[in-house]
Amino acid sequence: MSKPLLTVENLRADIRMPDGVLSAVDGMDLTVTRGETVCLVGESGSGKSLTCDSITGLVSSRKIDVSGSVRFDGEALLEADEATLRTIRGNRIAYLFQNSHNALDPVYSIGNQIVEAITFHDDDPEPEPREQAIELLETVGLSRPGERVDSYPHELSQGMRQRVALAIALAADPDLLIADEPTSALDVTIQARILELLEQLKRERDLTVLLVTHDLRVVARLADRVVVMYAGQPVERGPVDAVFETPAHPYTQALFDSFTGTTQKTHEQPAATGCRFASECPHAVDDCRTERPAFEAVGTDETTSHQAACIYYRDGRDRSKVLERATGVATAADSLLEVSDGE
Ligand SMILES: Nc1ncnc2c1ncn2[C@@H]1O[C@H](COP(=O)(O)OP(=O)(O)OP(=O)(O)O)[C@@H](O)[C@H]1O
Ligand code: NI
Repeated sequence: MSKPLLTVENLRADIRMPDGVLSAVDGMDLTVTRGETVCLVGESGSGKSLTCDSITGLVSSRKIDVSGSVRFDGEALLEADEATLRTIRGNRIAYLFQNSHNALDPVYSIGNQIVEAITFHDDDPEPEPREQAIELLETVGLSRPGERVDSYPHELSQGMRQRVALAIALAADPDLLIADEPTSALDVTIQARILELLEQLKRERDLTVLLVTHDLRVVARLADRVVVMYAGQPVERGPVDAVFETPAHPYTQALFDSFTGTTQKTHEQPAATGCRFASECPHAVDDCRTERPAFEAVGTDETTSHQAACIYYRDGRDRSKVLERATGVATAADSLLEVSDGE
């Protein structure tokens, strides 16, 4: 296995609230190896965006304390100064947000904005930056790129603007693309096209991606590996096939269920100690409320990297009930994912 490009260990984002501290990210661990796509999934508010923003120093609020360890290609990012971080964000880690299409500057042509991103990254670009801009517009699937390069954002549709935002992200030829819900603000047909584009870029450019989404269809299509988050904590991780075949953690099972429409989500206050999912978990026992579960291997084969942070996967525990449910939700999700494949 090659060395990870990004290693996040015990990342925390503590938000100082009027009534105490909210651990919005609480011990995140994550690795991304070159060429792979890692998907961060979890419901709204689980800390996905805050995890990404903490990695690249984008958390600007003074109320939020970020700690832990983030290493990007050997560099310790949490200790880096703002100038270093800005250079890394401009050159090596690119961002695509849900609202990137609205973040384009209305007073500059899209070509100018791509050229600016190219020259920020490379002060002697070859070929000539305007030419590169046109190529990038072609890469992201904009028709008539030679004409469109002189368009202004307001002359383009929302979907086209999101493609332009992706072109700007790619202009620096980044080592890592962080895509935070890149399609959720777009209508369904445009979503599908942008996803297709990301799939294609992954194949053709060997792009390394950290992708945030709450849509399991997106995960199934794009992920190599998955990390499931609940209330700021990672609860399950593993290769996408393993996680979709055996959604092992009771929270992952609930997530699959809500995706297939089987259950209504209730919202309890997550427990302060122990497993945060305990109050909603159908399998919770006393131990779950007192100690925070460590990651355990899901399969019997210790070499697989599919793990769940749930005491049922400890040696000697009977995991059969939890696994039984895994089979059920996996089958339900499977049929849904297959149906959507045909769109
Ligand atoms: N600047 C902030 N001030 C106060 N609370 C914040 C701030 N940013 C995030 N939070 C809180 O931190 C938690 C995690 O937020 P985050 O945006 O990371 O969730 P998310 O998983 O990305 O959700 P979504 O799917 O809705 O984007 C939430 O409870 C949110 O309310
Ligand atoms: Ni988010």
